[in-house]
Amino acid sequence: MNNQPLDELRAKIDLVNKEILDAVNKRQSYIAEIGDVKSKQGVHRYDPVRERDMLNKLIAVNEGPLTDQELEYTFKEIFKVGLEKQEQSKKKELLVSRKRQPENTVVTINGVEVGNGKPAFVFGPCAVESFEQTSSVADKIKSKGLNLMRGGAFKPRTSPYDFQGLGVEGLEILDKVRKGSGLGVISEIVSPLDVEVACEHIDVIQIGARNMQNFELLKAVGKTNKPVLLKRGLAATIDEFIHAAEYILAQGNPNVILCERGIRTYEKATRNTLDLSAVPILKQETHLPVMVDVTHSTGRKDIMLPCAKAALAVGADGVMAEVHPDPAVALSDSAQQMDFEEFDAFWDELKAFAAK
Ligand SMILES: O=C(O)C(=O)C[C@]1(C(=O)O)C=C[C@@H](O)C=C1
Repeated sequence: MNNQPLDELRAKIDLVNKEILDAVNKRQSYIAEIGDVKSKQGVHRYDPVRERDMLNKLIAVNEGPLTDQELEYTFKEIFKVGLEKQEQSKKKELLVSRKRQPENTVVTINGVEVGNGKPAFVFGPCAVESFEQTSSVADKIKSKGLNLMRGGAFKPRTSPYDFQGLGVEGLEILDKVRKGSGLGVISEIVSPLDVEVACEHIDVIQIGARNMQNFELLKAVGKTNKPVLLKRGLAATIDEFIHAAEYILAQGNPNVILCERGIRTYEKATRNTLDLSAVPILKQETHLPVMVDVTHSTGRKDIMLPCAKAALAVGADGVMAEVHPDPAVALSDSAQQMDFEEFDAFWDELKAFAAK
């Protein structure tokens, strides 16, 4: 139905819309340039003083009918979009960003490629307690045709009176076990001072959840070309996790595997809350492989298998879990480590699921 008065006004609106669009796009091009300048100068992108100055200038020349409050609301939205686009371009700059490197990073450990689309599996004891204990787990893992093993030599514990790990002696045991078994070994260090000895004795340096933002440790392992398994902090946002990995790549080491190990929430049914949604987000945002630790996340052997399957289903590049010859006498985390019989059942099911 023809409605000439309305049509004529709408035609005018269409012209003004185009003028606004051209003006905002032109403004956005300047915002992008400012973002680059700020990035080079290392200054914060958000500048409330500048925003208030702009609003005051606009209010001074506002002839209505917009009220000053409506003006402020409208332009604050424009500023917000500009800031978000600056942040997006900043993320694009990150070395870990998939926008910067579309293809997957593949970290090769002892012949095992992590991140090539085929899941990798890392099992082993929470702590290296003795050569006999560690080599018995190595034999078990090897019997499954697997090539990687974890084992804690330095154990960050809540209480200083709890078993702290064998330290360098633990690394030396892992070295001896890897030489005897041919497995690749992964172990955590907690100090930059131990980077050199770690590089000598193990195949992958693990940065534990409590050290995800130990920036000096991140920089130290970044200066090596040793593969690093970086665990998400107990209460780390995904953005903080990504930037922690960036610290390592920024020093020159591209061989980083991210590990989702659960986050601290109000939920008490599990040791931590396994944030499976982090896996596809990290795979989208970064080109790094992402593994899931179903032991430290759940803290429950009765749900580790479905969580491991779920991890693979959401695209994880691998699963980590703890295995001990006799968990009842383990020096740490005895309740959550699988014994060999439990491990047999777990692996048989998970292997079959992964093969589908
Ligand atoms: O002028 C700046 O410093 C900018 O980053 C641009 C701009 C903007 O004009 O939209 C964007 C975000 C800031 O909070 C302040 C201003």
